Amino acid sequence: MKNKRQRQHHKEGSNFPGQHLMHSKRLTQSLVEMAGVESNELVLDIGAGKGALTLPLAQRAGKVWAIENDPQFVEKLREKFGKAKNVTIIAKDFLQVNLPRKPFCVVASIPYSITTPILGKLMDQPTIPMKKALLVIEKGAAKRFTASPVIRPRILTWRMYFDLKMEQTLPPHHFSPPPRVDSAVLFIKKKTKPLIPDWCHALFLSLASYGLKRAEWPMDQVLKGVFTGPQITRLVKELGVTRDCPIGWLREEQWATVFHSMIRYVLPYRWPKKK
Ligand SMILES: C[S@@+](CC[C@H](N)C(=O)[O-])C[C@H]1O[C@@H](n2cnc3c(N)ncnc32)[C@H](O)[C@@H]1O
Repeated sequence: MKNKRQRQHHKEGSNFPGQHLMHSKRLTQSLVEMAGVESNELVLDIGAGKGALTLPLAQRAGKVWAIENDPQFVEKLREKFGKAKNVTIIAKDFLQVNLPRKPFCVVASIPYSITTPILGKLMDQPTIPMKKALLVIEKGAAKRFTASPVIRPRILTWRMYFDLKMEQTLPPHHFSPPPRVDSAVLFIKKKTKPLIPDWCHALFLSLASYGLKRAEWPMDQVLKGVFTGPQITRLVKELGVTRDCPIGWLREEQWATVFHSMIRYVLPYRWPKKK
């Protein structure tokens, strides 16, 4: 039994979900400009479709990987870019693609159905050399990723390493066929100075998962499983909050303070463990 979304795609004559293509050259040009792509950069176009972004990217970037898993679109990409020296067409599911080992950027209008797995692949490991990404995604998702304060441990952990900003709303008429919801441009940039070191990534995720399990609880109640009473007193003073402040209200910088205090003052056997 197909759900509503699948039935809609079936009507549109495609087996590949999320094929809402951009048709305005002005828009695709302006997105590539907004991304600030440089002539020496490697750029990934994830879900390249018929190449609406691939073309302006190829004109600006050093190298472009056009990644697409619909064979009909791959055929079109080969016709258009087969001879372009700086475009590599990768006919694969992006989630199965090995990411570059050298620094790269992403400029893409991605398939909405796998937005979180795509972002996870790009940001779950801080050692992945992604410098920046300009992504067209569903507006609701863009709002979730940029909301403040953040109460999802995985998103909070991304934001310890990357700045995420919603730049612009794109109404359905920019796409063919038009999606039923608004889209938005999400801009992601690696922080010049991450709030926690790369090697602390898993440990921070454990602390965030532990703390945000009860995001609405007062922070002293939540943190007493990790910190001692006097340590909490010192910590809330340093954070500039009251003891009964819901832990879910903390900003990224405050989470970094909690984390660094834990590393510094709390014995490792009390640190939250990876689940
Ligand atoms: C929103 S469309 C964007 C197409 C094109 N970039 C544009 O702006 O016109 C998303 C594209 O992602 C492709 N796609 C869907 N799932 C994919 C996957 N797992 N890996 C690579 N491409 C995928 C679809 O076939 C579609 O062409």
